[in-house]
This record gives sequence, structure tokens and C-alpha cells, in this order.
Amino acid sequence: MHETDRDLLPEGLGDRLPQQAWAAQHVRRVAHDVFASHGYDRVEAPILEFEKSLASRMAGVQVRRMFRFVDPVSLRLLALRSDMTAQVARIAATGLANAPRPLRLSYSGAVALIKGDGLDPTRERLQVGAELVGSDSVAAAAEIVELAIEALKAAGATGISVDFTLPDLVDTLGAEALPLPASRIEAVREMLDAKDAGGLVDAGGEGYLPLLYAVGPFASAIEKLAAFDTQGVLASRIAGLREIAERVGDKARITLDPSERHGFEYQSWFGFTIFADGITTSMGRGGTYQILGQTGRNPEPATGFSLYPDPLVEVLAGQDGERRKLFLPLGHDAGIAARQRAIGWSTVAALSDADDPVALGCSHRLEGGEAVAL
Ligand SMILES: N[C@@H](Cc1c[nH]c[nH+]1)C(=O)O
Repeated sequence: MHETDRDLLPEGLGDRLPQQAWAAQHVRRVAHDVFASHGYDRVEAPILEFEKSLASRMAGVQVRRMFRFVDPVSLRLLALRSDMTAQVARIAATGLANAPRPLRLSYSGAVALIKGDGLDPTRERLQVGAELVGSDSVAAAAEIVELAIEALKAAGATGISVDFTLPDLVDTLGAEALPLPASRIEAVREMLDAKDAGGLVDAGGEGYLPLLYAVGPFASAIEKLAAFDTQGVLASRIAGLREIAERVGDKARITLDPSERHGFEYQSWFGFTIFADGITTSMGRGGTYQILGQTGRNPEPATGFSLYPDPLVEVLAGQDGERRKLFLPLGHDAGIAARQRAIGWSTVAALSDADDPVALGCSHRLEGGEAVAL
């Protein structure tokens, strides 16, 4: 490494300067306030763990994108967390194994990936979420979707839309209604994901073609899905989606894309992606899943979501809200200053005569015991 590299950060990593740090903290705080108001208790977990405990708690978790290295102490493989849901699942299955169900937990913190998502180079992101452990019912899914919407709105997002999906759709249909040889399942999934009609036919998934058209605004797309499901294999899922949409009502715009799988590694019958106006990337996703016990046995159902609010943090940081700071000149009365802080002021105390209140970002100055606008 050259001496000139000293101040560089690796690609995809960055600092948060005060405005951004404030906005990130604001988003976390309001989200946790919403979670707490609905009975979700916050948990915290370490930033790194044994790779195995992060990867084996849910079927389908990919380790390829995790930062992994050998622990010089235990000589075992460690990984930086890439998704706190796996950690919350571990906590629920171990430290809180005996806590009554359904168990409502929330979390927030940084997660890291070796490689960003698609064109997004970001390798560290803020993740904020909630998990409802002990149920993957329609009621649980509806509560989770509503909670995600409420938290995002409280954090300042507007024009929320939610895209529903059925993550295990191909497995469900492939088992009975539209049988597929095991060797074809992955190819059919990929072609559905890519919305590639020609590729889907080539992969032997002709019968799945109508799924490519059961997309769009929920009310019409769900009818198309129901019409496709002549054998009723999806009937309970379709009824579930309808019920969740009904509960969400006009709190968000709802769309359906039954074969969307992007980012869904371990979700089961229900998944959703959440978007907000003015932000091109998704704001998060969630769904139902199974937490595996020791040696993969005794799975416990769960439902949850994770938000990735960094784009919203950037928007809020750029809005530069009115920041009221009170300059305390040299020799000010410490008791008065303390009282000003007690009623909500942030104070900036002069260290020398040279300190310039305006240059230091102060809006007011303490004069004769009063805050005087600058
Ligand atoms: N943690 C998942 C979303 C999720 C939370 N709970 C269930 N699913 C993700 O970030 O993709």
C-alpha cells in the first residue's frame, strides 16, 4: 500500500458526516419508537459470529457474499453479519428459547457484504427491522407489512408501495400442479425471475408462462393468478394475499409479482418488497420463513422484515432542517447554560475569544441570560 492510500476507504465503504449521522440516528430512533409501540422489544447482536451460525439458521442463506475469515483465537471461520434476521433467529432459538410465543423482536445496525447489489457498490448498509417469531400466519404477515409501512412513514418516507410475491411458488407448483424434474426447477426459477418468456419455454416451463402476466396492481393481478390456478394449489396463498392487502387498505399502494425472487433467500409462502417515492432502489423486504433448530430439525415459523434506509438517510440529510444552536461566550453563567440545555437547546461553548458563533453554525448567542438570534 502506498503512503497516499492512507486516507482512502475501500470501495463501497464510507463515513457519515454530521448531517448524515444525525439523519441515520433519527431514522433508527423513530423506527424503534414505532416497533416498541407495537410491542417489539429491541435486541442487539455482535457484528461478527461463527459463519456457521449465520448461515445455517435458515435454509437458503448464501455465504458467498459474506466477509469471512479465520478467527486467530478459535481457529474457526467467522463472518461479518450480512443480515441481522439470522442473528435474531439465533437469539430466539437460544437465549429466548423459553420466552412465550409469539415473540416480537426488533433490531438495527450495520450489515456488510463483499459485493454490493447489482449496480449499487455499497458494501455496508444500515439494516432496521422486526421479526415476529412463532407464526407465519396471514395475521402475522399482515401485522409485519403494516409495521414496515408505519415505520417507513414515521422515518419520513412518502408514497409507499408494497410488492407482494410468493417466494416458494415454483416449489409449490412443481410438486403437483405443474410437475418439473428436479434438474429443471432452478432454470425455470431463473427464467421467471428474469421475466424471460422464451427462456422459460426452453427450460421446459411452458405451463408457467401465465405467471409472467399475473403482475401489476394487486386487484387485477391477483385475479389473473387465481384464473391460472385452476387446480386450486395456490388457493390458500391467494386468499392470504387478499386478506393482507385488505388489512393494508389505503396505507400503501399494493402490487403483485408472484414469481419475483430477487433478494429472497429463505422466505417461504409470503414475501414483500417495499418502495417509497423518490427513491429508486427498494427500501427493504420481508416475509415468512422457518428458523431451523439443531441439525435442521424442529423448525419454528416466523415472519419479519428488514429496511435498508440509507437512501432515505441521504434525502433527510440533504434537507438540512433548522438547527438551533446557542453560542455561549467566554465567561457565561454555567447555571443559565445548563437551564437552556434542559429546555432543549444545543449549546456551543467558546474556547477562546477567536471563536466565531456564525462560523461555528450557531443560530443564537447567550446574552444577558437570553438566547438572542444571530
Ligand atoms: N432479512 C431479510 C428480510 C426479512 C426479514 N425477515 C424476513 N425476511 C432481508 O434483508 O432480505
